[in-house]
This record gives sequence, structure tokens and C-alpha cells, in this order.
Amino acid sequence: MSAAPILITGGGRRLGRHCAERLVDDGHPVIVSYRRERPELEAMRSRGIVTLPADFSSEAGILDFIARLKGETKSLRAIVHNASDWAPDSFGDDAGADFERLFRVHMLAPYLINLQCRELLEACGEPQRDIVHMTDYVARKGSKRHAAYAASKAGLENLTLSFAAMFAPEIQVNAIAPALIMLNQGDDAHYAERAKAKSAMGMVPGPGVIYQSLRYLLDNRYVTGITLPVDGGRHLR
Ligand SMILES: NC(=O)C1=CN([C@@H]2O[C@H](COP(=O)(O)OP(=O)(O)OC[C@H]3O[C@@H](n4cnc5c(N)ncnc54)[C@H](OP(=O)(O)O)[C@@H]3O)[C@@H](O)[C@H]2O)C=CC1
Ligand SMILES: Nc1nc2c(c(=O)[nH]1)N=C([C@H](O)[C@@H](O)CO)CN2
Repeated sequence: MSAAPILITGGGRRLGRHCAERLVDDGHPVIVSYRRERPELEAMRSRGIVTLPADFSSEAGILDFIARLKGETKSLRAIVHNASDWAPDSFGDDAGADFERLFRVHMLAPYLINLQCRELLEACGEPQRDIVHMTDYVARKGSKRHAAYAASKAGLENLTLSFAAMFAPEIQVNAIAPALIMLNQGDDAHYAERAKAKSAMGMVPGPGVIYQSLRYLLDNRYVTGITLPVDGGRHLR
């Protein structure tokens, strides 16, 4: 029987893509969700990664994805909730709609996918099954410019505790809370220097440190209900 796949939501670029390709390197079948078609996805498909379109900004979009995921596989080894919208706060008429969108992407999608795909994880014949929530250092600190984003990530961090208790011992549920891992296009040198200075390590590590953290959680049979900080010592500054 072939191994059960690992699902990474928002896995078409950056951290999610890096982890998807490293998981394939390590012999896992992988499914990723993506929102926008991009050239990188063809390269991923050529490596056997299954790509499913998904927009989690509406409940209908979330439920549609779940239905298509269940048509794609009857079991899952793990689910990594990586999809995310790092939207700054808006102060106009869109503020409420923007807040609700971030709630749906960062909280409602993981909530409904966990509830409705629990059966796929429990159908996995391997001894360990995992759910990993990608949160953020600012979930505990807040953010002057991304308050709605930070609040929705704090909600996801709290869901880690509830689902860990709800799904034990069959499924382990943990979170990874990064700080600066990768810069974005358009981040200039001044931004980069200011962002690096926020942590004790003062660096932009790249996505490898996230895969190391994911690997640790996937390989450890005795860890559940935790949030693993991967933030260069932000709390020390
Ligand atoms: N990069 C960093 O330094 C940090 C990252 N993190 C967290 O780590 C995770 C990965 O970060 P990173 O790779 O930078 O993330 P990205 O900002 O690149 O977003 C990841 C993916 O989420 C998808 N996405 C965005 N909105 C939606 C939506 N409405 N429905 C479905 N998918 C959506 C995007 O798909 P598409 O491109 O197809 O639109 C994108 O590929 C995220 O959860 C992030 O919050 C936390 C702290 C620091
Ligand atoms: N979905 C995303 N979330 C976050 C991103 C990102 O690019 N996409 N980036 C950050 C920053 O690196 C921040 O940690 C430091 O400025 C946070 N979340």
C-alpha cells in the first residue's frame, strides 16, 4: 500500500513550496493547495506533487476544497496549515471585510479542514499522524500594523490546544511560530536591516529552518499541543 500523502495548504510558493519539495525528497507523497496558478507549480507537478486550487477567503471555498481533497485521497499522513494572507490593517470601509477574510483564511479554514478531514488522518496506516498550524511570533505580541492578522494567528494558536486535546492520541496537533524567515519582493535593504535587528540572531534564515522544525514534529511521537518558536530570539530584544 502506498504511503498516505501530506497536505500543505498554500504550498505553491516560498515556505510551503520549500517544505513540499523537501518532503518529496524525503519520500513522502505531497498534495498542495494553491490560489493562483504560477510557473513554479508546473515544476512541482513534474515531481509528482498533486496541486489543488483553493481560496479560503470564503466558507464555500473552504468546503469546496475539502470536497475535492476527499476526491483526491482517502487518507492523509499529515496536514500543514500554511496558507496565509499577511495583509496590513486597513482603516477604511474595508476594515471589517478584511478582518473577516483573515479570520476565514487563518482560523475557519484550519478549523473546518481539521474537523472534516480527521477521518482521512485516522485512515492513515502509519503509526503517527500530524496536524501542524503555521502561526506567527506576533500571535503573542500583537502587531501595530497587522493587528487583524496577528489576532487571527492567535486564534489559530489557540485552536492548536483545542485540537490537540480533541484528537489525542490518534493525531498530534502542534504549531510553528516563525518570525522573519524570508523577505518579500520589494523589501528594500533598509527594511531588511530593521527586520533583522528585531531578533537576537539578526538574520534572515530562509525556509530551511522551517523544514527542520516541521521534520522534528513529524518525527516525534510524544509531542502535541505545543507551539514551536522559530524566531531568532525575538523575545530577547
Ligand atoms: N515568511 C515569513 O517570514 C513568515 C511566515 N510566517 C507564516 O509562515 C507561513 C508561510 O509563509 P510564506 O511562505 O511567507 O507565506 P505566503 O505569504 O507566501 O503565503 C503562502 C500562501 O498562502 C496562499 N494564500 C494566501 N491567501 C489565500 C487564500 N485566501 N486562500 C488560499 N490560499 C491563500 C498563497 O497562495 P497564492 O500565492 O497561490 O495566492 C501563498 O502561496 C504563513 O502561514 C505565514 O503566516 C510567519 C512569520 C514569518
Ligand atoms: N503569509 C505571510 N505571513 C507573514 C509573512 C509573509 O511573507 N507571508 N512575513 C512576515 C514577516 O517576515 C515578519 O515576520 C517580519 O517582518 C510575517 N508573516
